[in-house]
Amino acid sequence: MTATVIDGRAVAKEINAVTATQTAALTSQGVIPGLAVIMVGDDPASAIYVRNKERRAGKLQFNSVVKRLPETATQVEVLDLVRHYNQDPAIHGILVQSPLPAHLNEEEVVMTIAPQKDVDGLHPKNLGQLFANVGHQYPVACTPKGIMTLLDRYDVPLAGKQVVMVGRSRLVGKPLVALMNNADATVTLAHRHTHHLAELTKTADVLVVAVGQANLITADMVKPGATVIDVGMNRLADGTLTGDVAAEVANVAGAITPVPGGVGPMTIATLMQQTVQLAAWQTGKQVQ
Ligand SMILES: Nc1nc2c(c(=O)[nH]1)N[C@@H](CN(C=O)c1ccc(C(=O)N[C@@H](CCC(=O)O)C(=O)O)cc1)CN2
Repeated sequence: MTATVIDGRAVAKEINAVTATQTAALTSQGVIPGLAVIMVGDDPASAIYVRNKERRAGKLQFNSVVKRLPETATQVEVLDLVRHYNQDPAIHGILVQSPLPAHLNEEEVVMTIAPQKDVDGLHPKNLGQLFANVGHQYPVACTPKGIMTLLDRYDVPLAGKQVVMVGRSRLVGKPLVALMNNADATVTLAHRHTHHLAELTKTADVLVVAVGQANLITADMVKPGATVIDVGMNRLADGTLTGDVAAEVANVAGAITPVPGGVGPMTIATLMQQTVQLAAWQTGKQVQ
């Protein structure tokens, strides 16, 4: 392997240490960061992610609330719970774990979260502000924001560079396009209808892949020396976790995120970081 391994666990640890200091500073001013996580159903992967969020929030001594609703929960029950936390002054960030069961309307749920408490940055108002690149403060989706932190920590230049984003989800692809554009990169968004994907990915100085298909990106699809960010989270039949990028890509790339241990840990660290920011913004307090 020749590529530099981008160590998401190490960077997440640094972020968490800063978040702990900021939490202590806020708490000493009478504000305990409050995070409400709503999970509906019993998707096993979501259960792990939610438990990890609960643990991290507990370690940081947040006011952490996790509400687990049964698979049979109705749209009205979920919306009522979101509205309840919208009104609760002790809660600064609200997150509804995705995916929701198929009978629920995720769009409406996200739209019901008060934009200023939308710690996931998924509300159209926050996504719109991100695309408009307005000057004031608003939450940004945690995984793409975490990716930008990783690229910054590893001194990966973006201005004037070609970035190819494969996958156009609201959680990753769409906000990442806006973040990269705001960082002066030239961004192309590829998705399942894109023709000649390999020709496109080979032009990328920075290639980000968030599709959910193991080994989608092979070595011949990557420009030598490129930075490759693998957001894929695929559980194989033998239980191993693998990304969307084949292992052989590490022989071609200049830098690459591993799975596990790359982007994943940044999602939760960024969530905690952003909860503290929301608590400070909502209460008019300063964190350094
Ligand atoms: N409302 C949201 N739902 C979902 C989000 C999100 O940001 N907001 N993201 C993903 C899941 N996710 C957090 O919710 C998440 C995924 C992966 C990890 C992580 O740390 N992965 C580890 C491996 C963990 C394992 O062994 O399974 C790693 O990559 O090292 C954290 C959070 C979808 N839903």
